[in-house]
Amino acid sequence: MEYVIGVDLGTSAVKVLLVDRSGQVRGEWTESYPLHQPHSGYSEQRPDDWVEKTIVALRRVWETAGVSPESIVGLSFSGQMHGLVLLDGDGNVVRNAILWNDTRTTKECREIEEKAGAEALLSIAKNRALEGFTLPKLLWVKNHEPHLYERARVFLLPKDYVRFRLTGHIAMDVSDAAGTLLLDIKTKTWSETIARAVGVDLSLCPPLVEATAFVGTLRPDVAERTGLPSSVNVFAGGADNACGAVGAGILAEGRMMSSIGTSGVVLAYEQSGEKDFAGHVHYFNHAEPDAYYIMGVTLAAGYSFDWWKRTFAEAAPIAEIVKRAAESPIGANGLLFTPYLVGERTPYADADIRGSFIGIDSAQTKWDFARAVMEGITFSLNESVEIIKASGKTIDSVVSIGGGAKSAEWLQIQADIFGLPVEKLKNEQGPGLGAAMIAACGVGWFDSLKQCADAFKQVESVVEPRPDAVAKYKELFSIYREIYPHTKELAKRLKAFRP
Ligand SMILES: Nc1ncnc2c1ncn2[C@@H]1O[C@H](COP(=O)(O)OP(=O)(O)O)[C@@H](O)[C@H]1O
Ligand SMILES: O=C(CO)[C@@H](O)[C@H](O)COP(=O)(O)O
Repeated sequence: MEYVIGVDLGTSAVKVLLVDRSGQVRGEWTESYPLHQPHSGYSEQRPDDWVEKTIVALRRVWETAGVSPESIVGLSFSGQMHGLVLLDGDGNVVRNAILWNDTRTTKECREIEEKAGAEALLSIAKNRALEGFTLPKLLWVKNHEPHLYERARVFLLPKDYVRFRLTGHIAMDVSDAAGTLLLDIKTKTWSETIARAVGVDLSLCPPLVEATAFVGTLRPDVAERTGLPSSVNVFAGGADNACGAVGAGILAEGRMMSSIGTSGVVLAYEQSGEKDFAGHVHYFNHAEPDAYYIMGVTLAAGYSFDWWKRTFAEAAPIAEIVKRAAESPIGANGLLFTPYLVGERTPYADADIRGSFIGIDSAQTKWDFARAVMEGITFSLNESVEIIKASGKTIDSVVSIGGGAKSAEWLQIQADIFGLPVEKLKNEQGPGLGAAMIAACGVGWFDSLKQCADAFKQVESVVEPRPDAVAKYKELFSIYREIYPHTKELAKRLKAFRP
């Protein structure tokens, strides 16, 4: 029996999956690492933590599954997007990585728009300048830490850095490069026009490869530490949302996915790179060559849920919180929550907005608050569902992935708020499975990602929307939508009081 490995470098943890030829997950191992948030709006991680934890997980996954490491033939990656890793000429990290959910770069976004022009950004990079993207982070380092910027010789994204440390090869895949704001997404080349306009030297950009490309084999020291043969074929891998989409079979028009991980994402397949969504949604290259996707992002989805648990119900297991929250009625006895704990991206690109509970009543319990948090996160995702529907796509159902898909109650809330059937996958493993599928195609088990998805994807159940719940949520959603305009200015004035 042969196996491939999918490494998903998430924000909370690295998850490593061991997958056989039939798509069954035969082993999994997770290692978590900390997030550093020294100020409000800042979010960093140590790239070395990712590497060390990935190496541990790569060993533990085959040891605990009881398989021979010699039977592992391929490996690929999925990674949290946009994070800036700067390396000096010797390949050493120059500073901590600045992550996708770090929003310190509002000024740099305006600088990019001014210098490159909002229209040029939309026609070349197909996206607006948003705080989370990589180019604003690069400019932030240039503006605030010029001595570190001077030392930098190349920038990488999180999983590209881990791949570099595992194989010794520097490369960035196109699906992740699309999230830098420096890629011409139609020609799949670095944009000289944008780089020149904002004053970034193109020599900082690494060589580009497709997500499916073979990049090399394991370095001997890594092979020794992981116990894997150094002959394991390593394939580039892709952005976590692109890989999540591959794992969920979002490889044809009309397919949509919702993901509740640390972030929340609603994503739809797009065949063409020629459309203009006017920056209302992110528009990126897919992990499948010559395909695209559009998506909306809620910055704090599972992150809001974790914050609530940590702050108000630390000792309670997640399953208990979800069960008690489900006992609260639709609308949580008159309580609404907006999940803007670290600012927001879609539909409000606003780094200063913060969350709120509206309608607090003395009769409510903490479980009403838990329900309001789950509903508020889902309302936020629904803003993206609405934008994608309004773009003219016909969507019949949604595949749900990520931690949020693990609970039946949250799947029902999604079906009722989206007003669409929600598919739960058997063996739901999120983007790690997509990464393993890239490796499975790379080693020749399948001719295409689509063929692999047809073989691997198994729908466990479909949760149908309930008409009475859909009607109630429609009414609640219209109230939810009014919270942002009413709290926008208040949140700005409170900024001075934040840590
Ligand atoms: N059983 C569960 N029910 C609902 N939500 C869950 C459950 N388990 C985990 N989560 C949520 O999922 C999130 C983690 O999802 P995951 O896809 O693993 O994240 P990431 O890839 O960002 O590290 C957590 O923030 C948590 O809030
Ligand atoms: O910024 C984005 C997408 O644009 C995020 O979706 C990151 O890619 C992190 O994802 P998770 O850790 O939540 O999976």
